[in-house]
Amino acid sequence: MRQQHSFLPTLRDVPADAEVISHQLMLRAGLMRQIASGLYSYLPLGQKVIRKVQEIVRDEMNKTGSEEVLLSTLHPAELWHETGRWDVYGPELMRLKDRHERAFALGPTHEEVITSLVRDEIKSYKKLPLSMYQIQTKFRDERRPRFGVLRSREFIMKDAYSFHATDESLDEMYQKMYSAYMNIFTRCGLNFRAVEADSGAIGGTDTHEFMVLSEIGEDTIAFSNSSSYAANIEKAEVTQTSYEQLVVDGDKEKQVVDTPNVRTVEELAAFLAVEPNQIIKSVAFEVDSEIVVALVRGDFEINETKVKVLLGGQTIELLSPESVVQDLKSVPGFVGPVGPVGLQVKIVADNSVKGMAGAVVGANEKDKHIQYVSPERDFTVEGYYDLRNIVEGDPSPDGQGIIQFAEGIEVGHVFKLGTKYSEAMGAIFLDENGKDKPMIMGCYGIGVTRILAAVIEQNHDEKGIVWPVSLAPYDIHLITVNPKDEQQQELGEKLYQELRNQRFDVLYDDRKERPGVKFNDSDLMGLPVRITVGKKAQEGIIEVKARKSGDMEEIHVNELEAYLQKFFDQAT
Ligand SMILES: O=C(C[C@@H]1CCCCN1)Cn1cnc2cc(Cl)c(F)cc2c1=O
Ligand SMILES: [Mg+2]
Repeated sequence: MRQQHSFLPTLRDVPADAEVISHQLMLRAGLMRQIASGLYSYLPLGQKVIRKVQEIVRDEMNKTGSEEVLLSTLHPAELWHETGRWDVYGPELMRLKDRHERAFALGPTHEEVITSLVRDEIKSYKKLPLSMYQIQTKFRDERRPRFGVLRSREFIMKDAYSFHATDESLDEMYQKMYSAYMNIFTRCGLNFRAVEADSGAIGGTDTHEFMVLSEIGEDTIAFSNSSSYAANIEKAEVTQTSYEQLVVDGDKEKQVVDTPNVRTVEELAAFLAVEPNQIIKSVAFEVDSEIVVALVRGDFEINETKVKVLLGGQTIELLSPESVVQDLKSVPGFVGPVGPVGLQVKIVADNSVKGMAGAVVGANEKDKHIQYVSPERDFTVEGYYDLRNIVEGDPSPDGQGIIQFAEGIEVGHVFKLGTKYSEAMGAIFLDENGKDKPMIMGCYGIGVTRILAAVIEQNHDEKGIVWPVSLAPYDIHLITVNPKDEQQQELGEKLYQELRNQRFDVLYDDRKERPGVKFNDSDLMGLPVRITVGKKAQEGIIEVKARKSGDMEEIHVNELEAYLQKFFDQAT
């Protein structure tokens, strides 16, 4: 492609509201432009990378035997009512009315659509297992879109769904998808880890997320320093059940104390001259529609996901301040397990609370706490469970080594769904004994546009993007330093034609721009190889530069083919 005619608007300056490097570089290198908060258009350079990612995904999906389909983006609300999800999801589900006033959703995911498709066509175990995938735009009305395409309101996802007669068949498909994902992210040149995950609102049992290691990742991964154990912190199991407790005045009678102007555990500890591990934190949640108070020792954090899983809920959120006052008869920030609260709602405690005595808890009154409180003497809990976030230094749940943290960007997620959707929607098959059974499902997602950003986060330098060869929008950047110079112009054109005849994808910078502009743009766009035609054109000498290593050398045009052969052979 001749750059003179390509829609490739590069930016010299860093856009103000782009906080992370991938967002900055995707804008500066002319891969995309924002049209509204969380909404992007992909320009030719960006679209070429998207297509390369899709081709890798298709190749690996097809190898698992999954068939590509393209499902409807507009979903009739009725389907989402069948599974009850129309009411489970809030404003994140983008809804609209058609001209007949009928309700629709813009698809954020396609369990309902694919299950309704399969239930109408498949009746016998003989037609199972079934596996289909699509690569399509998804809509999720994120409250706070951020980090460019990493958290946008419209994104391209590959989503696959499989249908099985038996659990063994699902397990087999799950392994196939898992290894296909390992191949996909490896071929994209990503440094990633598969981690045990929580199945979130989707339900189901086994599930793994594929995390690209990056300090701007929103997910925290807990991994062992001496085994392959790795899990999303939401899921990572804390195996410790008994704790050294710091007990002072353990048998003193509890007493209310004024604690004005303290907001955090640290401030409270300082005010009362106690340690955080002598304080019990009480956090009120709404799990689906049930109120629960979860307790944890002051030096740890409650893990919301573990509370949700314990109560078997689909969604969990912090109890609203209004509800803390109205329903809990307490005061936000001063919730505690002693007194009326304890009698009305279920109180569950993390194992770190067991055996505490003489502790500090919220008094359910503004600016007041209660000192010298002992669980079991002053309040009872429904039970003690693993409800806290794992911390660095904890023993790894597999018993090997200790836990360390890393931040990750989720680019893939595979789930064993079970029969949640097939039961809700009547996707039934006749098994070999002639019995009606709900199909057993799996679902498997990859964030295609998110991969672009993740790759850039891991493959850039101070000058710009450094594309892995497998995803580079072009193979070669051909530059003539001075297109007005007859010799250079001639050699540039000749090389452009020859390279394309050799089936290289070439971006030819034939613009009448100063050399500095051309070289800066070239480094910014990050194509794997740059060929520069300059002053020595009449001797047939050109300069070749490898973007990643920075290695640069002058060679004769007759050596170019061998150079490129060697370079691209090494890269694949
Ligand atoms: O999407 C999944 C599970 C898998 C992921 C891989 C591909 C198939 N689906 C989970 N999830 C996430 N956010 C959502 C947002 C909205 Cl607004 C919604 F209505 C539904 C969902 C939702 O179900
Ligand atoms: Mg996920």
